[in-house]
Amino acid sequence: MIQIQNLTRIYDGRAAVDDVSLTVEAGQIAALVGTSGSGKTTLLRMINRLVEPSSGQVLIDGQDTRQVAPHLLRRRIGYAIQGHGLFPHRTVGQNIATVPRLLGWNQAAIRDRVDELLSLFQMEPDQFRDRMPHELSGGQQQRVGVARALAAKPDLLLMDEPFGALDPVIRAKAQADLRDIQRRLGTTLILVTHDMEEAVTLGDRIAVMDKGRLVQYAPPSEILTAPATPFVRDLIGLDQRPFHLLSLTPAHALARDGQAEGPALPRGATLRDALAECLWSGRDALPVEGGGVITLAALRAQAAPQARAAE
Ligand SMILES: Nc1ncnc2c1ncn2[C@@H]1O[C@H](COP(=O)(O)OP(=O)(O)OP(=O)(O)O)[C@@H](O)[C@H]1O
Repeated sequence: MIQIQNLTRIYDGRAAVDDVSLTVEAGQIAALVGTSGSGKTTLLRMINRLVEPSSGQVLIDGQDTRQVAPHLLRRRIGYAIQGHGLFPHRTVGQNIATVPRLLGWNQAAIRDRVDELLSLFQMEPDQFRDRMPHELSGGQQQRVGVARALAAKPDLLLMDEPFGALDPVIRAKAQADLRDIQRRLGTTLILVTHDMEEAVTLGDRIAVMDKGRLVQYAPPSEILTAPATPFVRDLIGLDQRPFHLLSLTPAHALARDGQAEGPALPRGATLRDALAECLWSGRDALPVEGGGVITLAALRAQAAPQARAAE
């Protein structure tokens, strides 16, 4: 569990992060969103002491981070940034092995871990292990950056726009992989993102920052349906609200008994995917893989909870 308590960072007499307190439960994902310059990166970097707080404290599983030497703290905490930050003169394998090596893992364990992570991110180990970073595509570099952050199986992973430069298809895949890995390993994850869709689909909770202050910290459904301030409402974008709400729920959760024609919606699809498929194929009901049917009427009700409550 991460407890951020009254954390403040002053630069040139101004608070970049201003008295922020929040708790992230173990195994959960917190997404930090906010406009540019609102203090997200500074807040994230205070957790692993890349930036020292001006005041306040961070507790990791009850331990004050000030009691741990910064370099030791950073070996325990995975950190992935936009633009990957790979060492250019080290191979992919050596990059991924950075922290396990510092921690004194034996060679065989390191090699196994490198190959395991490459496979996990759909990069054939024999093909990629010995390449240099410049021999990879941007998307592959980013995946190696995330693999490196995960290498020593950290309990806590900090990510600053890790998928920022990926194209939408690879990005969706990388997000799904990350979610899968995070759930499987029970990693606690704090993620900075500009992308509200990413925050909604990945975050168990979303923290909204405005001018250094935390203005709302709540589950995505609450941020969407009960924004605490006009700033939060604007950040979500009113036009996107129904789509974000739909992307929160897997399609099978709304499936009911019934008959529908045409190809089934794949397992793992969200209600948003279901709506897109209804509109695209002109159907008002879809079979769902694994059983049941989802109707356009049910999707409408789900996308407009206020309207449903008023009925
Ligand atoms: N090293 C520094 N020295 C002086 N000011 C800084 C420093 N780092 C950040 N700031 C200022 O602190 C504020 C918050 O910056 P920060 O990078 O945390 O914002 P952000 O929300 O991550 O922005 P973005 O989304 O654009 O990355 C900004 O006004 C920035 O100019």
